[in-house]
Amino acid sequence: MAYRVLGRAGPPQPRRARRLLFAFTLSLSCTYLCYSFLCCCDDLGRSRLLGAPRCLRGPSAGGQKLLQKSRPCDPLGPTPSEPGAPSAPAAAVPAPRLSGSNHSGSPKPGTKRLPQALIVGVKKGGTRAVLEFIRVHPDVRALGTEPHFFDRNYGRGLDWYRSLMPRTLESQITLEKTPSYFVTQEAPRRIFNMSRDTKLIVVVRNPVTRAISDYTQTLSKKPDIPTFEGLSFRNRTLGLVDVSWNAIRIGMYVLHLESWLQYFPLAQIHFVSGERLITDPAGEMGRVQDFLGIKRFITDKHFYFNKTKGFPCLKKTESSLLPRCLGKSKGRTHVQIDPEVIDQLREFYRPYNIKFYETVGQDFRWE
Ligand SMILES: Nc1ncnc2c1ncn2[C@@H]1O[C@H](COP(=O)(O)OS(=O)(=O)O)[C@@H](OP(=O)(O)O)[C@H]1O
Repeated sequence: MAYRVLGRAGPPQPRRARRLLFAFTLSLSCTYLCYSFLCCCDDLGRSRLLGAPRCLRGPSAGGQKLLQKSRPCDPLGPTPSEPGAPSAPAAAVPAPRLSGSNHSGSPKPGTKRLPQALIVGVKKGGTRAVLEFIRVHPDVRALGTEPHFFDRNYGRGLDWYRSLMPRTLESQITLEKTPSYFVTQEAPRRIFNMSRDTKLIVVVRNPVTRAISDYTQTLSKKPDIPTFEGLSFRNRTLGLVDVSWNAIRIGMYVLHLESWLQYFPLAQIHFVSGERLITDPAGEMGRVQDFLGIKRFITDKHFYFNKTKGFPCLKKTESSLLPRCLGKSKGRTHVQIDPEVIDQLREFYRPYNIKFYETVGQDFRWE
């Protein structure tokens, strides 16, 4: 009976049955071999991806757009574009990103939290440099873009704000930077209401240079604006400075600081010198790390001086083993300003600066 199932016609044929069985076993083995091979390739691909120094972070990392454009993944490893730029260690494998895309499709580790620390200012002080440097630290995760929550987007609510944040583990600090907070009247109260423990970082720079930097940026977008001199003074002969012009007003640091001190003790505000950030980035970042209460991970070893750019750059970033400088809009050549105008503005800022040094207990030597 059983033979009838195998062969419709004729007598039982054991040889044919054996052949069929052999073919069936062979095809099963082939299928298994192919499957194993494909899985193996996939695993190799994945481990190469984790170790690939040339893979860039996805477009969601908004801050990266401010960094120089980099090439896509290159299996050959990094080749520094700048003479004197450091080579990335060939054997090093960066840790998988905790908040980045997950290739396996499993849930992303970490939680979106409200920031425990903020870089609140000042515009053109060097805030991007501090953000990009500090995010190299494994205990810090930063939002790359400026969310402008405490000034423009406050109406969207804290849940919206939280949703923008990168995922962090409990041991990690969530950080964002929006330089306009420093001069926003409501920002200190709003931040205090979010958390009175928020740590605040302010990057300050000589207010005259800051104003010229600010003007240079505006000019690059709107070439038809009046001259720097024209905007700076209400009456230049009388030495009347126009304090209603934002580029001037932002540099009156002590006035803005007073609003913050109504809500936060001085010990909760850390001031970074924009000047020292360029001459000694590791020293300034050492103090930032102390202030944040995290180990001094970022040191001299993380920086090199890029002669072409004229600024310190990172040997490697949070997401890449390639050396990286900040983008073209950072460290621009400033417009030429009449030295007399500069002197007048220096005089104008002097009393504000001195009061600022006294208040914060630090001399930034802008005079
Ligand atoms: N390492 C490094 N590379 C490039 N630029 C550096 C660096 N460190 C500090 N700076 C200074 O940062 C200035 C820009 O400040 P911000 O990032 O705060 O600008 S912004 O408010 O976010 O537009 C920018 O101002 P400008 O020189 O006027 O362009 C730089 O002087």
